[in-house]
Amino acid sequence: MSKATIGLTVKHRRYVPYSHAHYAGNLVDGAYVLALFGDVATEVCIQADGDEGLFASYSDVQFLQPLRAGDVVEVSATISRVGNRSRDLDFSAYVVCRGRPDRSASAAEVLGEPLEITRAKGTVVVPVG
Ligand SMILES: C/C=C/C(=O)SCCNC(=O)CCNC(=O)[C@H](O)C(C)(C)COP(=O)(O)OP(=O)(O)OC[C@H]1O[C@@H](n2cnc3c(N)ncnc32)[C@H](O)[C@@H]1OP(=O)(O)O
Repeated sequence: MSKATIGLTVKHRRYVPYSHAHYAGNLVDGAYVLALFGDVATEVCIQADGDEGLFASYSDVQFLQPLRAGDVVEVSATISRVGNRSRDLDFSAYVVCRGRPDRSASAAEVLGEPLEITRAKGTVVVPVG
């Protein structure tokens, strides 16, 4: 029996290791955030339908601000439409903590306001319930 309902939200938080810095200025590649969206979508499928599900498509991805090594990032997925086997999801990613290398190599702070870095829409498909 599916528990999929519009508004069901799952959030994950993760520290971004320096081993994932890919571009100048310790920037992280956009695919890193998409992998986090895949993981949070997987938990949505488990919570809603008791199965890991499969990611069928993205209809929109916007990289609004850079993600940097040393950030703590929070990603969320919210069900926006429930089909027969498909579920549309709204994704967002916010940086909640960021390093302050201007102070010291290990200095970091909690941001006063979370910084939205990525936004997306996608569709997952689950087996027949
Ligand atoms: C949670 C995250 C996991 C991952 O990241 S997994 C890794 C990446 N994903 C994959 O490897 C998936 C590869 N793709 C597939 O295996 C298949 O391709 C799908 C299972 C996604 C779909 O195949 P089929 O089950 O044969 O689809 P159908 O029976 O034609 O349709 C079932 C429902 O799925 C919707 N749908 C199918 N393809 C898409 C698409 N490309 N974009 C959006 N929706 C799609 C349909 O509309 C319908 O929906 P309605 O059951 O609610 O009526």
